[in-house]
Amino acid sequence: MSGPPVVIWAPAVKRLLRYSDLVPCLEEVLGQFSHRDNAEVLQPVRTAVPLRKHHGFMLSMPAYMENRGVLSTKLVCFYRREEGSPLPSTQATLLLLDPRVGNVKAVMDGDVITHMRTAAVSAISAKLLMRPEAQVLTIFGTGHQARSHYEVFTEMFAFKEVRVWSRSAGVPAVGNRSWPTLKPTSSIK
Ligand SMILES: NC(=O)C1=CN([C@@H]2O[C@H](COP(=O)(O)OP(=O)(O)OC[C@H]3O[C@@H](n4cnc5c(N)ncnc54)[C@H](OP(=O)(O)O)[C@@H]3O)[C@@H](O)[C@H]2O)C=CC1
Ligand SMILES: O=C(O)C1=NCCCC1
Repeated sequence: MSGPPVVIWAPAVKRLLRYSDLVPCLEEVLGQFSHRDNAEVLQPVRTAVPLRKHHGFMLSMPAYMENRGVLSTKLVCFYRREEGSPLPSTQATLLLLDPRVGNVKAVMDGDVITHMRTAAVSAISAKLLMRPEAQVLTIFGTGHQARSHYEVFTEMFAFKEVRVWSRSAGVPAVGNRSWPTLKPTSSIK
């Protein structure tokens, strides 16, 4: 019944996870969470462990969806890095468990999921709150979140222009991070 967990790492997550699936799914579970029905979504406040020596934190973020039989937790560490540090500022892993037995069914790379989930939630809030006549998307920074926000916002909305501010003059490439070609008139569903 409980063989070893499958490992689903970043390339597979990138291939499988689409904003067109993620956004409606998040809209649904955010609605369920707001109803405070524990059988739909039970998500306690995350626990933070300070990693003082390393200027970081580890967050533990469990969630249980009883009706759907989904039990998972994300572990994410994030750090204040020195300027120019080659180390990542954030690293995440997700565990998917079988709630009936308690065994770990899958270990998933959480970096891509974190990049996409965070941006998707911003886009959902923009869908509800953004002024309908907004034409310019402005992004501060060129890190992972900047990129994922660019991707989902240009997929979901029709901006006439995208402006990106970075400490580095060399946008669209910063350090070893590559950016898509910015398409100011990217259009959208
Ligand atoms: N709430 C949530 O769910 C999540 C929150 N986060 C948070 O989002 C933030 C970005 O994460 P992520 O994109 O993964 O990190 P990255 O390390 O990939 O990127 C760091 C970003 O911060 C900007 N930056 C760094 N130093 C400065 C500075 N001194 N002044 C202005 N901008 C600066 C960089 O801009 P530049 O292009 O100029 O270098 C870059 O855009 C972090 O604070 C992280 O903790 C991340 C994931 C999930
Ligand atoms: O995944 C999250 O949620 C994070 N929150 C704060 C900073 C790092 C990731």
